[in-house]
Amino acid sequence: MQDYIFTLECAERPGITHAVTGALLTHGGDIKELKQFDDQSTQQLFLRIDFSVSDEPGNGVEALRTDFEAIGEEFGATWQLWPQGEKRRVLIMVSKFEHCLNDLLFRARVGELPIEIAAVVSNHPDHRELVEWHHIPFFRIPVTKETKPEAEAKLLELVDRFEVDLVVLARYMQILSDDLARELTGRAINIHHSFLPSFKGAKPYHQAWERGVKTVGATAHFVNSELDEGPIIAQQLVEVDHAFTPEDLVAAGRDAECKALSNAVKWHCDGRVFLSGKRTIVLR
Ligand SMILES: Nc1nc2c(c(=O)[nH]1)N[C@@H](CN(C=O)c1ccc(C(=O)N[C@@H](CCC(=O)O)C(=O)O)cc1)CN2
Repeated sequence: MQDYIFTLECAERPGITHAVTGALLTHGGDIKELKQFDDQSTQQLFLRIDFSVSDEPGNGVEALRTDFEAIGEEFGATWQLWPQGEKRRVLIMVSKFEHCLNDLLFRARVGELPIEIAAVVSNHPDHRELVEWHHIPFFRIPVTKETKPEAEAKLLELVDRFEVDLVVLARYMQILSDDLARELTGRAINIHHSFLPSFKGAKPYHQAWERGVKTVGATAHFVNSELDEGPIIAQQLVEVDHAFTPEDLVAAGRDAECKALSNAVKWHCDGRVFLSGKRTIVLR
């Protein structure tokens, strides 16, 4: 037996879940977990099923793919099916602050994240030793206003060369051009070091200190051309108080940033995150 993940989204109408679960039953599928959400604001249905089925040639999953093709046609649905445990290929981008990079490297190494880190790209040389200790290729791509187009072309060449499924901006502090953000739509996640929509842009902890906040936070979101406006995937909060300096806020926020980003990466790579306009649906 082999476990598979099936995801589907389509315009809501009666009978979709019945059609999918009926096909599973017909071909010996055993459902381990089923989560769905019917978004009343958009009339869209989102469905995720974790199931096991015989992977003997010529039965189970091959017959299921045929049925899922027919169901996709009937309901105008977008669907995906892949073996559970199949790792997504990830390229991480980092600048000077390495806590999120370090956290992802560790969680991938111990198998907590269903990812293979194919490469790390940075506009600074600082973290080459850390990355190469993990036997992962490190590429330094310096960026200036003048060289940004060339730098982004080099990045896209690496995305293609390493067959990258997901780009993770782990405190990468350069703004991606509109063209690059568009190219990476739905497959680039950024960690912003504030509880968005508060404190967008540069130095959010300093902005928060000026405002006298009593909590700081972190937000993992898809990247789009609107800085820090991409659909939110995961967030974390930390209590602080009047005695915290801006530097204390930076330190207090580190773990929240790591947790929000690793949650977003795990949920996305497990097929739990669906884009719905400016929002996400996360079937956790
Ligand atoms: N197209 C996008 N690119 C990036 C996003 C995004 O949401 N869309 N998020 C940032 C990360 N970030 C906050 O999380 C951030 C990074 C950099 C700056 C910034 O203003 N940096 C420089 C300007 C650098 C440049 O012009 O490229 C500065 O400090 O002036 C703000 C927020 C990653 N990229």
